[in-house]
Amino acid sequence: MARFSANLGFLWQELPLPDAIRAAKAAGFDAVECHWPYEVPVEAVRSALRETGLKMLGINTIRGDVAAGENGLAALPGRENQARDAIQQAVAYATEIGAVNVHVMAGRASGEAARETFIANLQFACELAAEPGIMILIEPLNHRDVPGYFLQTCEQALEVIEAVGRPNIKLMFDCYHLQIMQGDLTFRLQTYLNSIGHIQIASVPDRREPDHGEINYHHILAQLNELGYRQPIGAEYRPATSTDAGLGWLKTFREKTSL
Ligand SMILES: O=C(O)C(=O)[C@@H](O)CO
Ligand SMILES: [Mg+2]
Repeated sequence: MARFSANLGFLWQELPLPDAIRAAKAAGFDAVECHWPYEVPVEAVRSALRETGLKMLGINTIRGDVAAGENGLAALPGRENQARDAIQQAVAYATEIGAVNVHVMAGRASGEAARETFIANLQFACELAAEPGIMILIEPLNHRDVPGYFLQTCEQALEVIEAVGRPNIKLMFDCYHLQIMQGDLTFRLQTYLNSIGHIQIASVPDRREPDHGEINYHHILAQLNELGYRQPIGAEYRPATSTDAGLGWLKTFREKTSL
C-alpha cells in the first residue's frame, strides 16, 4: 500500500502545528513534513509526534527577508553568515524533533559565484548534519512561482550534489515543480532514483489535490512501486476547500497502489 506524508506547510494550516500533526494522524497519513516550524516550541512538536507515532520527514531552512522577496539564503554570495545560521537553526531543530531531512533553500540568484556559494554552504550543512544522521535536501522550484530561484532543474541539482561530494545530500523531487519546468517525470524518477531523498506531489497546474490535472499520479505511483521506492510521498498542495474535504484521493491512491 502506498504511504503518504502530510505537508503541514499547506495542509491544516489553520491549526497550530501540534494539532495539525494530530489531524494528519486522524486522517490516516503515515508521516508529516513542514516548512518553517521555528516559532513552535520543540517540546510541543516532539510530544505530538510521540503521541501520534508519526515521523517528521523534513523541515526547511528559513527564507531570509520574505517581505523583500527572499526565498532562501544558501546561494547568495556575501550572505554566508546568515545562511549558516539558518542551517544551524534547522539542523538543531530537526535533531530535537528527530526529523529525517533538512531542505536547504538556495534563494534567488544565478551565476558561478552563486553556485560556488551554494556548494560551500551545502558542504557546511552536510558536515553539521552528519552526526545527528540528518539528510540534506535541495529542491528545484519552478520559475513561475519563484522567479529567479537558483535551482530550477533536476540535472542542475544533481550537478550541485555531485560537486558537494558528501554522502548525506539528496534531491527533493517535487513532481509539481519538475512537471512545470521539465516534464518527463517517469524517466527522471527511474534514472535518478538513487539520488532522490524525498518525493512530493500536487496537481499541475493548479497545485491542488493530486487527483486531477496533467500528471497521472496513478501511473507515477505504480512506477515508484515497480522501482522499489517505499518512502512516504509528500502531499504538498493547497487544498481546494478544506484539507479534510479534499482527502478523497488518499484512500483511492492507497487502494490502487501497493507502494
Ligand atoms: O515549495 C515547495 O515545493 C517546497 O517544497 C517548499 O519546501 C519550498 O518552498
Ligand atoms: Mg516541494
